[in-house]
Amino acid sequence: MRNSLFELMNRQELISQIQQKKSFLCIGLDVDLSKIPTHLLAEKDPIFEFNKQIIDATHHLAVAYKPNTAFYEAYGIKGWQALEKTINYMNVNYPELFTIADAKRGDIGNTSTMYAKAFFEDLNFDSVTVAPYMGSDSVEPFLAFENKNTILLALTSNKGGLDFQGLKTENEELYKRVLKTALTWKNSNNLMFVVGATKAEYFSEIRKIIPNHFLLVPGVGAQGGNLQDVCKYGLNKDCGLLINSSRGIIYAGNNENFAKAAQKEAKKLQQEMEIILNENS
Ligand SMILES: O=c1ccn([C@@H]2O[C@H](COP(=O)(O)O)[C@@H](O)[C@H]2O)c(=O)[nH]1
Repeated sequence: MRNSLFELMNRQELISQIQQKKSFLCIGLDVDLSKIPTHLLAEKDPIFEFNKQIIDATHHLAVAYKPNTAFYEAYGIKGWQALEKTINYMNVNYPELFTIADAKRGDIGNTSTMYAKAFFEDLNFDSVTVAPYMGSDSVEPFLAFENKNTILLALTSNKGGLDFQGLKTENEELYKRVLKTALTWKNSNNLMFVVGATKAEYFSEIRKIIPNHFLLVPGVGAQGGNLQDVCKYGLNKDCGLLINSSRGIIYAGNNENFAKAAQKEAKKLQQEMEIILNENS
């Protein structure tokens, strides 16, 4: 199950999917064994079984899926195998979906290359999240992969995000410096950026610097971010947003009907998105 078997994801395919599904929803697959329905624990691979049922029930409502690798690494080899089965399942059965490994990597150049190979070549994700703290030579190895996206942390959703990202450097906040500097890097057209939904008041400033790039926006749902507020200043002519909700969707139910409950929550967000897209078309 490697690159050549699948149509490679690019920006245009993502935009077409948004238009067809009238959705810019990304569902976070953050599987915690203590939160999934107990009947699944009898399965050989409970994590994969949970993901499979969530994906099957919601793939028509979402354009992207984002497993956060921490939730797989925490279970050792079995967790990593479940992650591999999950990405393969999506690539084989729903190749139109945009897949995001939320791994927040980034290291010296040769190490970043190995991280990029792990997520882009071995696992065949469309994109991976990367931290900008180590600078250009830590990110460019990811950007070197054609038809793959590197999603750089810019302004994160957590409260402590502003501890550093909000610091003024030469009269502008560090997150703005990150955005501007990243645009100068080789293959910067392969970049997307993480901006938290809890920071909605920053979107208009951010769009002045990066009017065209896609933004991955976590923080709607469990963290209290508001979809309408984000869209007011974050949308661009191609939509340009992937709104993530993890716990708010995948743990909507915790019995045999969990996938239906997740579908219901995903549908609520998709319907809100459809209205927003129509209003902005
Ligand atoms: O700024 C950030 C960057 C990443 N995340 C991740 O997104 C999901 C959010 O999960 P919810 O359950 O919808 O709150 C999770 O994987 C985070 O690690 C983020 O929240 N904020």
